[in-house]
Amino acid sequence: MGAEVPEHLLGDFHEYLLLPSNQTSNSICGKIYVIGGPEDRETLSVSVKLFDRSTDERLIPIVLGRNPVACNLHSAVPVNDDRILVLKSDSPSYDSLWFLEVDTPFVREQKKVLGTEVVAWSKVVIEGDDALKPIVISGPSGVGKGTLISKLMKEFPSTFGFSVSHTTRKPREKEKNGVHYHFTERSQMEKDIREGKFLESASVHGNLYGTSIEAVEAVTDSGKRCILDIDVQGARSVRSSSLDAIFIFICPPSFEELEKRLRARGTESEEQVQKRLRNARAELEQGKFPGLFDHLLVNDDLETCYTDLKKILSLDGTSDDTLELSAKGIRVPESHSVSARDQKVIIQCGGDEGLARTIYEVDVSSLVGGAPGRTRGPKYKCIS
Ligand SMILES: Nc1ncnc2c1ncn2[C@@H]1O[C@H](COP(=O)(O)OP(=O)(O)OP(=O)(O)O)[C@@H](O)[C@H]1O
Ligand SMILES: Nc1nc2c(ncn2[C@@H]2O[C@H](COP(=O)(O)O)[C@@H](O)[C@H]2O)c(=O)[nH]1
Repeated sequence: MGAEVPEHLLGDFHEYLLLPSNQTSNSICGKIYVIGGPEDRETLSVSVKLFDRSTDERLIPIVLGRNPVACNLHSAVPVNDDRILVLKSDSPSYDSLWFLEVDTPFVREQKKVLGTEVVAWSKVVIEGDDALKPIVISGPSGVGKGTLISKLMKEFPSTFGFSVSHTTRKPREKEKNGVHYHFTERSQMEKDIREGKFLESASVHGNLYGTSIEAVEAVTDSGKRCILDIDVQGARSVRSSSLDAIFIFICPPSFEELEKRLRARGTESEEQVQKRLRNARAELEQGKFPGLFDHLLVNDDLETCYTDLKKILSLDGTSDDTLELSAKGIRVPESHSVSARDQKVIIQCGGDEGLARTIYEVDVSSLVGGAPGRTRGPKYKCIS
């Protein structure tokens, strides 16, 4: 834990030896990754430096993903030759395990694009089943996605959280900035997209819409299950991203009924209604694309469709306060040690001076997702 960086490897990094407790050095394929340092106090996030043994170069890599909040003490262990598992001591269990990806496909791709050394953070989510998977709801404009989501959020307020998208569309009368959307200027949104802040973005009915990584993280950090209301292009992008979600497509009972609903809502100009209806035809075709959506629901009678939605989400017969969706995890005390072998990480917690000792075995053989989002898939068991 807090292993000191060998002095001969540090050179200019020597000063960090003064604070070994929040710093570790980790060697993967001839490169040493120095995680943490005194500057963490200023930036409030965990820093990364790199020493390349083959060239004797010391580098500050570009760090992608959302950085973990700085902590006083961490330990780290290389895993699978492409990432480092970082254990933050005395952090909440949902925030204690992170991966610093150093040679995953995402990082390799980013190295090519950016032409420099890149590493990327990804928070580890340990969970037993699909209970915390985000839900992507898609379908043509006016089909009732928003209505169904509102019903779900009203009945299960502490279970679900809405991913607030960004859009360049102007707000409707009752829409609030930061609640329904983050209303933004096109130039700003284009810049944010270029800077990799979005999980997905698309031009929809003439405006830009997008899901920021931050929007999804904010919901997940609050311990809730994230719901995304996005168009089919967005669903396709999320499907090929690192976010492991459940995809649901909502169909209208007929095209005529869709038109009726869109007009009755009275929020769009005639020109917009026409544009949305034109796009709806294409979206209804794309909704049937094999492998894109996990479930298809027809929103004819609202209550029937809502009941079907709850069945898909295994919510029928439950209430908000009987649902236990909080992420599982390991609370790592200051006194601990960690080692890794054959895709198994052993974490020994406590055991000092007569204190109780708990040993966890974390299986990292099947990881899902990863930077710039979260890594799911690790499973743990208590072995002592
Ligand atoms: N099953 C239903 N039967 C009749 N009207 C419905 C039904 N479901 C929703 N509506 C109504 O249809 C209109 C469109 O619904 P809603 O705004 O939820 O659609 P949406 O899919 O979220 O649209 P957009 O993608 O444009 O945001 C609303 O006025 C809503 O009250
Ligand atoms: N790809 C994305 N599509 C989004 C996002 N947020 C909303 N949407 C979709 O846009 C249309 C129109 O929405 P409206 O609020 O203007 O009626 C609708 O199909 C939404 O699902 C997003 O972040 N990404």
